[in-house]
Amino acid sequence: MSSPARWGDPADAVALPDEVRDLLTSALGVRGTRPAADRQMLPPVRLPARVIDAFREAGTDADTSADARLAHAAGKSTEDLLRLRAGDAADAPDAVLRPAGPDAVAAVLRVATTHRVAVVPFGGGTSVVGGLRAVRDGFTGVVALDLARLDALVGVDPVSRTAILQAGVRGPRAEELLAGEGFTLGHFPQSFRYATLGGFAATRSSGQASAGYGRFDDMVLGLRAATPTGDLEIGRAPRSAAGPDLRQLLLGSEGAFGVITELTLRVRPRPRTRSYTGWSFPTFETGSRALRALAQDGPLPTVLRLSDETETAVGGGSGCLAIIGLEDAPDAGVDARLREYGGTPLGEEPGKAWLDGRYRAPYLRDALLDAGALAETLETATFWHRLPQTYAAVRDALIGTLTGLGTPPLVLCHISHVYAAGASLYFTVVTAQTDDPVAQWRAAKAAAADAILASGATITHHHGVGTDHGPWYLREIGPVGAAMLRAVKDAVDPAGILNPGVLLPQTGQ
Ligand SMILES: Cc1cc2nc3c(=O)[nH]c(=O)nc-3n(C[C@H](O)[C@H](O)[C@H](O)COP(=O)(O)OP(=O)(O)OC[C@H]3O[C@@H](n4cnc5c(N)ncnc54)[C@H](O)[C@@H]3O)c2cc1C
Repeated sequence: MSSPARWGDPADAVALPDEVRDLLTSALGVRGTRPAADRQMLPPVRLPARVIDAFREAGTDADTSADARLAHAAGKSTEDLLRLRAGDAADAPDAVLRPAGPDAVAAVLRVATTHRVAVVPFGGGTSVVGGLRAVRDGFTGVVALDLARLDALVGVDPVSRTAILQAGVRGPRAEELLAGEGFTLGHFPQSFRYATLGGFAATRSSGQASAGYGRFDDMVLGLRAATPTGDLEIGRAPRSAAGPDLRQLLLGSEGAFGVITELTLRVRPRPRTRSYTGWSFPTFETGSRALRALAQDGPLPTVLRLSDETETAVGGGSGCLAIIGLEDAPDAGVDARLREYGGTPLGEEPGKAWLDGRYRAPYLRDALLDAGALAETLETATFWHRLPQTYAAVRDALIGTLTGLGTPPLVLCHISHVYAAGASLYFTVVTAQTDDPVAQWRAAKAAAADAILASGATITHHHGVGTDHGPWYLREIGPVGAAMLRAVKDAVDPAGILNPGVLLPQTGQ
């Protein structure tokens, strides 16, 4: 990614079509433009030269160039982008370390502990929850520990259908390496092109084909992690009754408990074909029932998602659009089930349009921000019986708060991941920016997060906790849960150098 304040490859940037511009003005009152600053203000490097030398002696480079620091200054939430667009790079690390292998990662953690340097593990840098925004107060400095050089396929076991890959491997490279062996991971989040396997594991990521392949954490059979108190190697069988599953402590730990260096992953034979078709349902409720029937009684497609009325209308359709993804062969059972629940087939065109647009959407956000609009997403999950209440409560909170600020929004939603017992709801919000869009979004997000918890749902299904969800996460797990996590943190990272303030509040915060 070349500009820290934008998504992806500048060559793929998109312009807003005129009709979208007109709609932004007429429906949302968006006026003028909000160009991004040409350059960002970096804080001075605080790390003393002797500490930088100590990192280099530990077997890593330590890059203090402005370009490297800016490229690691933030994740890719709208708040991150807004700060950088305003020229603010205050969260940039003092140095970027790119260790060559797991041993060098462990050595870096020892140096960081000795010199009390905060370490931010950095995969693809696509966090949308402030997962890279570590607290720096009380530390000598902060370094980004970029895992880009840990990018090898260590081995494949075709008998067990597992593969060992290093944590810095990005999505496309993982698929390319596995394709050579006839396998696929089947993990395709929208951030696929840039995010890494370590990041997927550390945030419990979920891809578009989760109905068929499961979430990323379902694929993790074993892992290696470096912690300040030593290395951890877990997972010598697909399942074990040897005590609590320690893999689960690293999955979703967002760099606060250790740096994941290697993953043993379940792989599957590559399908010969993948097809995506559209189906129309009269309402979100009827469509939800169809998805529930497939999730509970099968047959289960690999991709299963349903847009609400507003999201469907914005895409130019009517009713509620469902996208069904199948591998290898059409499944008459899926068609029959969808028809039984009131679905009408729309053919392959909507499926193709969805697939084509999927990786373009983040570029659209940049164009919307340039045009003076605010665009952001949030997600949650709940049990099927509570889904309608959570859906209504989050929409009401977003619409109420933003309208109260004088910027009535457009709120779109889809069901993005399904389970026998429930599903994930993914909301997209577009509105006009106020003079302080960071504060504007924070108010809307806080209201939505309160509504999520009040409706009995979880604060996040797949984006993770980071710093943004911290207060709501603590409410969700309660004081006993927080004390358990704190005890783990104290055991593996007694100096508290690993991603301070992410997942758990910094002590004394
Ligand atoms: C446009 C866009 C679309 C997205 N779409 C999806 C989606 O479809 N599904 C989904 O699940 N998420 C999605 N995300 C969120 C994000 O891409 C995921 O959370 C992803 O898993 C992060 O991977 P990463 O390698 O970029 O991690 P980073 O952003 O670099 O890091 C994320 C967190 O994990 C920690 N971390 C990273 N690597 C390691 C490691 N090796 N060991 C320990 N800790 C580590 C970091 O310190 C940080 O706290 C999207 C984000 C964007 C911007």
